[in-house]
Amino acid sequence: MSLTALWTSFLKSIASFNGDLSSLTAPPFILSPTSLVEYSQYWGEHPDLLLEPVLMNKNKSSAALLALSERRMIAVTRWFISTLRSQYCSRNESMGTEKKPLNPFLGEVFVGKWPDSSADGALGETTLISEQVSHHPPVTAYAIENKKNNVLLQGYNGVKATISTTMISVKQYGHAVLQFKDLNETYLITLPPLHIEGLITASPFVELEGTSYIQSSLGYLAVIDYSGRGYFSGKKNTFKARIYPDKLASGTKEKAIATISGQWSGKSYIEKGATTPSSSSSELFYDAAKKSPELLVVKPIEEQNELESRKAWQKVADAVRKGDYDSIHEEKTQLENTQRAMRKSEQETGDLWTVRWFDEKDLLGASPGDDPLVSLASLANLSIENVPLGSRSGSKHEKGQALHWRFNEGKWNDEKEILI
Ligand SMILES: CCC(=O)OC[C@H](C)CC[C@H]1O[C@H]2C[C@H]3[C@@H]4CC=C5C[C@@H](O)CC[C@]5(C)[C@H]4CC[C@]3(C)[C@H]2[C@@H]1C
Repeated sequence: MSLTALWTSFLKSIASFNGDLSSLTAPPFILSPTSLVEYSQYWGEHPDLLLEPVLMNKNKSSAALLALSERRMIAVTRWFISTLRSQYCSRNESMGTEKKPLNPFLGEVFVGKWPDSSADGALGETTLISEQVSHHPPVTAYAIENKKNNVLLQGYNGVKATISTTMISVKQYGHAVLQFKDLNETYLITLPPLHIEGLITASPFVELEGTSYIQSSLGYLAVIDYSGRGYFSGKKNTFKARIYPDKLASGTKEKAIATISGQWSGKSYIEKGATTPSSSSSELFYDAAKKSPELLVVKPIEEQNELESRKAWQKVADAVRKGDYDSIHEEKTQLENTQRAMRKSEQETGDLWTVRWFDEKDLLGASPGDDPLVSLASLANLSIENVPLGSRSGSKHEKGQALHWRFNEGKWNDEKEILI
């Protein structure tokens, strides 16, 4: 069957979509050789920006126009914006279009490190651990740690998709918590909704929409609005962010400390206060096209444990790269059957799979001191329930459940088999 015929029949299959992306049999040419469990690395590909708030604190310049704490909030916002190009454009840049990632099996892991890339050794090594903590629904949890500067980014992500005509709309569940332990500062980062455009022209790409938030334990709140082509600026991957002293102030844009706007996959600019920056007269905030991501160092496949993603999917990934559709199907089916058999025997013996490095915490009714999500979501007036985070507290999506995945440092320290 020709590629266009394949794609047309695929678009028809989308029409009867049931909400579970992994259930869609995408045509082989849209398959990625990479498992979704690897996507956690996109949070850490700019270690210098992730650690900037700590490093700036060491060489504080007294002449700083903004208070140091405000500059740290701007630095955290810059780091977050810097992750978006890798998160949402890297497949298009490396493989031509967005692709469907391999659907991780329960317990699939992915680990690696970013060696210190700084001239003066101030950064130190940053490590990533990522684990598929749930298969139905698919949920990936991750922890990115820099011991030298005592910084920990942890989070988890699940998606729910709906199809409207020829658009795949994706709501993201989960959030990230960024802790600068030496500064005693914590940031809650929520995830924007996204949709997949370009399906009709068989060149799918992600576009972000709606609003996401960064809430600092110092009170600062960044409100980030996303839009694509055809909206006010007409350019794809557009965003406008305003940083406020706190949630209350965010109701009045004149109270903004800084306004940042542009393209998260290209150039963005910053102005003090509420003025919308312009590319001609404002200070450059970040240029995503200029700063190449630092790639994660992953040990060779032959040294990997069979639960590690690239080892587990090696035969499927090779078949995808070769476009050998029969082997893709054969190898995928074999892996999926093995997993199904394991789940079945676990059900029979009652010896269910135990998640390796993360715990599921029930935060319903928890008090602010129990978990950063509780204290920071209340500062931002956001729901702590399992709703597309960014929903207001009391939103219609709430159904009385607040189960969240948290990194268990002790379990990772006791890990003997899977090493970075
Ligand atoms: C499944 C039907 C199909 O193959 O459609 C063809 C298209 C490739 C569209 C569907 C897939 O598009 C992929 C894009 C993936 C998201 C990309 C980035 C992120 C950020 C990361 O931090 C968390 C995961 C997330 C949200 C990915 C989730 C899965 C997405 C939507 C893939 C779709 C199956």
